[in-house]
Amino acid sequence: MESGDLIIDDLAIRGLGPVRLTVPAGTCVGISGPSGIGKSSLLRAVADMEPHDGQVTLGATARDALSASEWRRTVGMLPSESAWWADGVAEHFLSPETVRPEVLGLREEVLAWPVKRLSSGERQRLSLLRLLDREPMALLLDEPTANLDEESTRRVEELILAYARKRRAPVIWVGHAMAQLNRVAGRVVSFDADGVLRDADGEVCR
Ligand SMILES: Nc1ncnc2c1ncn2[C@@H]1O[C@H](COP(=O)(O)OP(=O)(O)OP(=O)(O)O)[C@@H](O)[C@H]1O
Repeated sequence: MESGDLIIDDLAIRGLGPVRLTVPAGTCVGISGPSGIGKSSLLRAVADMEPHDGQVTLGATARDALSASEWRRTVGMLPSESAWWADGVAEHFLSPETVRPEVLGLREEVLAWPVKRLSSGERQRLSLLRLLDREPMALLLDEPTANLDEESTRRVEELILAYARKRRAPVIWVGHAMAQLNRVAGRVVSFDADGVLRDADGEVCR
């Protein structure tokens, strides 16, 4: 399967939407909006982790063409709070020997640490490395730098954008900092107070 444009077509989740949005392959679209409006819910619906109406396709592949678990691996969601299911960090990686934590300013030996030792910023960066280790064809990112200082934030931004370019992966980046969204995304859209997704010029996304 090849990557391609991510197309969200009339997605409706618990009263939110219908949302329409196209993210071209290899580009990043930023999504902002009021707290609680449904940004995380939208990402979860695109990842098919939440009940919804509407259709999502990635390149030539419609969501319905894959099993739920295959689709979730393919679209690669980074939740705002990461889940850890084993005691050691390395056990969460498919190929720990290829991971380079220092790219995100982490100590080289961090993979040998127990999860319970990690700070929130270390967890956030390691959950991104873990996601990229699985080589998803699209990225759905929920506030990926919320717990990070300025330098780590820049490193995360560079890594994500390099991944998107190299893999031609479409990226949705949910965040609250408009300066950051304008830096990383070629297009920034926002939910208004009524839950309608609009472009910067106020036009409804279609
Ligand atoms: N499983 C669920 N069942 C019912 N309501 C839910 C569920 N999950 C989230 N909600 C509600 O949906 C609304 C949107 O939540 P969501 O987390 O998507 O907002 P958000 O825009 O990402 O907010 P924030 O910017 O604060 O992270 C909230 O009112 C939330 O309480």
